[in-house]
Amino acid sequence: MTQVLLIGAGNMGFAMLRTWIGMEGHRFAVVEVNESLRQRAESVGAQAYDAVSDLPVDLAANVVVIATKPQAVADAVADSRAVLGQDGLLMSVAAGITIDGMRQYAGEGPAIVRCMPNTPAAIGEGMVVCCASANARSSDRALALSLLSAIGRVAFIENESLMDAVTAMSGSGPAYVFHLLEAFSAAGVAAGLPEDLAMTLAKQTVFGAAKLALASGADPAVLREQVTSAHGTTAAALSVLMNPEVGLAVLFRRAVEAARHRSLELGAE
Ligand SMILES: NC(=O)C1=CN([C@@H]2O[C@H](COP(=O)(O)OP(=O)(O)OC[C@H]3O[C@@H](n4cnc5c(N)ncnc54)[C@H](O)[C@@H]3O)[C@@H](O)[C@H]2O)C=CC1
Ligand SMILES: O=C(O)[C@@H]1CCC=N1
Repeated sequence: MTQVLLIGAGNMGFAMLRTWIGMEGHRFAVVEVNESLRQRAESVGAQAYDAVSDLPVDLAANVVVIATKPQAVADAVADSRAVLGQDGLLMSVAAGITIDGMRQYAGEGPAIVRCMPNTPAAIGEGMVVCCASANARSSDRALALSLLSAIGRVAFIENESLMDAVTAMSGSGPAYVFHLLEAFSAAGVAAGLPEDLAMTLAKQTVFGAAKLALASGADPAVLREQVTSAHGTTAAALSVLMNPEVGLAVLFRRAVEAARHRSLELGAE
């Protein structure tokens, strides 16, 4: 039985927990300072506590997953030492917080896996990118992989400095897509459609197009051309969206760079 302790069961922690909770061979305890969020964690079957010091004295964690805000990670890592053995695995999903940054508080023993998941983890459709500390054994990586593959697609990278760009893409990315849905459906409403129909068209179009892109493996540029008739409606829209000065490519580049920069700042705060 693998004992997992999740510290912080807010938006991201709970998104993972609700998918993990059904995993065979694992037991989940949660430390969460907010009472209503503790109750929410308990409602899906976890044991939830107010602080690490309140955990049962015999609880020994094989894995501690930190999902607090970046500013609270140092304290949470320090607290985790009371329940995580020297050969335990420490995982964190916090934006910006480096493996070296956590090592100061974790001590030399535990392997550390820094991860960047996203909230579609709640339905097993997340994207998680991980980077493991130098002392991580293949068994530590395998343990992290078994937990993370339950919440979505997993990639390990060796160059930790890429985690800021990863955060700016897949970590924050669901928010970009949700905003796309807001803007796309609002445009449909402005064009005369009822709100619920406009939102259904926006969601199903984004879902179907993403699924087609994943399933076909074709370059999205080719799929785009397959929609675009010469002098047709799509070409008219793309002349706006692909404007080289103010189009989507320019906006995405600025947005992703702003997020990457913020991730770097969080690591330095
Ligand atoms: N929300 C998202 O989509 C993603 C968030 N992350 C990372 O996940 C972390 C959490 O983000 P959110 O879930 O959005 O924030 P959140 O505020 O919803 O969750 C953090 C939770 O930690 C709890 N907490 C704070 N200090 C604690 C402590 N000492 N012990 C126990 N619980 C404590 C808070 O009560 C809160 O419920 C952040 O570090 C963020 O960078 C990573 C990927 C995606
Ligand atoms: O906004 C944030 O800082 C966190 C990290 C990635 C998604 N949410």
